[in-house]
Amino acid sequence: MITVTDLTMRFGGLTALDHLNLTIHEGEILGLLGPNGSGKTTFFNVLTGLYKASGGSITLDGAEVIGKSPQDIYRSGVARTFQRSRLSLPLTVFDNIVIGDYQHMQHGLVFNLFRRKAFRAEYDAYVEKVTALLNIFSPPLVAQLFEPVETFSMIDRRRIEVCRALISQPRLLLLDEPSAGMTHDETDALMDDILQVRSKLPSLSVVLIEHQMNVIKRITDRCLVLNYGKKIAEGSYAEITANRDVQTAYLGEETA
Ligand SMILES: Nc1ncnc2c1ncn2[C@@H]1O[C@H](COP(=O)(O)OP(=O)(O)OP(=O)(O)O)[C@@H](O)[C@H]1O
Repeated sequence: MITVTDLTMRFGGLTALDHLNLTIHEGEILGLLGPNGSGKTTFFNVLTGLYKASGGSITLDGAEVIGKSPQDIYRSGVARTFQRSRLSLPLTVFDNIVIGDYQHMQHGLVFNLFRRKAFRAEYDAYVEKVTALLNIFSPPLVAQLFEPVETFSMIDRRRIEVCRALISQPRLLLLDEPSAGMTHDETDALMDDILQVRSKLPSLSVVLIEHQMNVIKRITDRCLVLNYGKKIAEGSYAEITANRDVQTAYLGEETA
């Protein structure tokens, strides 16, 4: 589905992505690993149009992505979460999730002020849509649909962020370290939810940046390891953990 060729991203003298080549297949959960600063989030930022690559290409079903606006890339089916929570805390669970479907929503002033019947019908349809999504992802949140997000625990906030990404029915979901700031049990529960979504939406592709190796082992189909912006290994969890270059990147070279 996605083909990345010779992708390079430079920030002044620093090369964050260095002639990166990779593919993302439909329906797979791909783990993206690498030490701090190896270029993982930069890859998400280039793929979603936040940064314009210095060189190379990313195609989605054969069409070039580089040069498109973040809005256009989102419209073509790429949604993401961020490392740090980006919810609007005073708004409700419903509002925060619906914002993620901005592309399909009627948001003109005239529509909202004067076409009250149509507005009501759209609103009701969204309540139904958000409820259906939460029923897959996290049924207990349905009862709290109209409560402000600031009252929720970290794990529920993460769930809401993932639902905000899923509401637009993306083909590719990018998750940037979803376990950050959560306990071991919370992380396990969130991964159960992601596996549940995958079982209901088998064609959805997921790329997961994650430092916790037990998470990677449990939920990914395939892994890819970056170091200094270059791909140093690719394969199953067993293959990448046995790879000498990966071990060196994480643990450093032993000195005599
Ligand atoms: N906007 C920017 N301006 C300058 N340098 C940047 C920018 N964004 C990232 N970098 C640099 O690019 C390199 C890769 O950073 P990136 O955040 O992609 O790493 P990462 O693998 O996601 O790390 P972590 O696991 O710590 O999140 C780092 O050296 C970082 O300092």
